[in-house]
Amino acid sequence: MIKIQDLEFEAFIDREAINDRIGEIGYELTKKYKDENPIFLGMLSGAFVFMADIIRAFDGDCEVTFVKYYSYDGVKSTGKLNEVIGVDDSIRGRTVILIEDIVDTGNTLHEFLPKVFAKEPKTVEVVSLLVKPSALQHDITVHQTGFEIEDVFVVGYGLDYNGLGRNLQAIYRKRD
Ligand SMILES: O=P(O)(O)OC[C@H]1O[C@H](OP(=O)(O)OP(=O)(O)O)[C@H](O)[C@@H]1O
Ligand SMILES: Nc1nc2[nH]cnc2c(=O)[nH]1
Repeated sequence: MIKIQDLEFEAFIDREAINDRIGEIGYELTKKYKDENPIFLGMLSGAFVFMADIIRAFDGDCEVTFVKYYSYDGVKSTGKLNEVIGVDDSIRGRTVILIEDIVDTGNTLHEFLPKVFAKEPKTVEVVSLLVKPSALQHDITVHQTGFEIEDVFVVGYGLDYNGLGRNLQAIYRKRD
């Protein structure tokens, strides 16, 4: 059990399980896109840890770029997506592998994906380490999912609670 500010969290997905799943997803992405020099598009801040591991599980030429959007305050979505760094022109005509740490309500991708398609990439593959199917409020296609989880707030491995917990090695779930 760990405590971050006022909340308690318990162990949920350990580092070995995360590593194994990243190996599998990396293998799938390599099979599909090895010869395409894809551009990995990471969603800051949460996805930076997953991004660092997934690109090293990809066996081929690739490039990297980032955007930064946020909408959460504490454990809740504000419903308003704030843009800090938007998508640049580097993805035009390219095979894009969009890397998310989590798809929860789906609001972030629902608002962000049209901005990606507006840049006219060749193709977009959405990869998320975590997906909460029961929390989804939009029809979002996630092509590669690390783990489907129930609707519980999680931290660690890039994911934060009020900015804290991103440096935890594993993923923890909030205790009731
Ligand atoms: O599907 P949704 O309900 O939109 O939630 C998913 C988004 O929430 C988190 O971002 P957050 O707003 O917490 O910003 P952060 O990545 O900087 O922590 C996460 O990184 C996703 O981008
Ligand atoms: N840290 C964290 N951020 C999120 N953003 C959307 N869902 C979550 C969650 O469960 N944990």
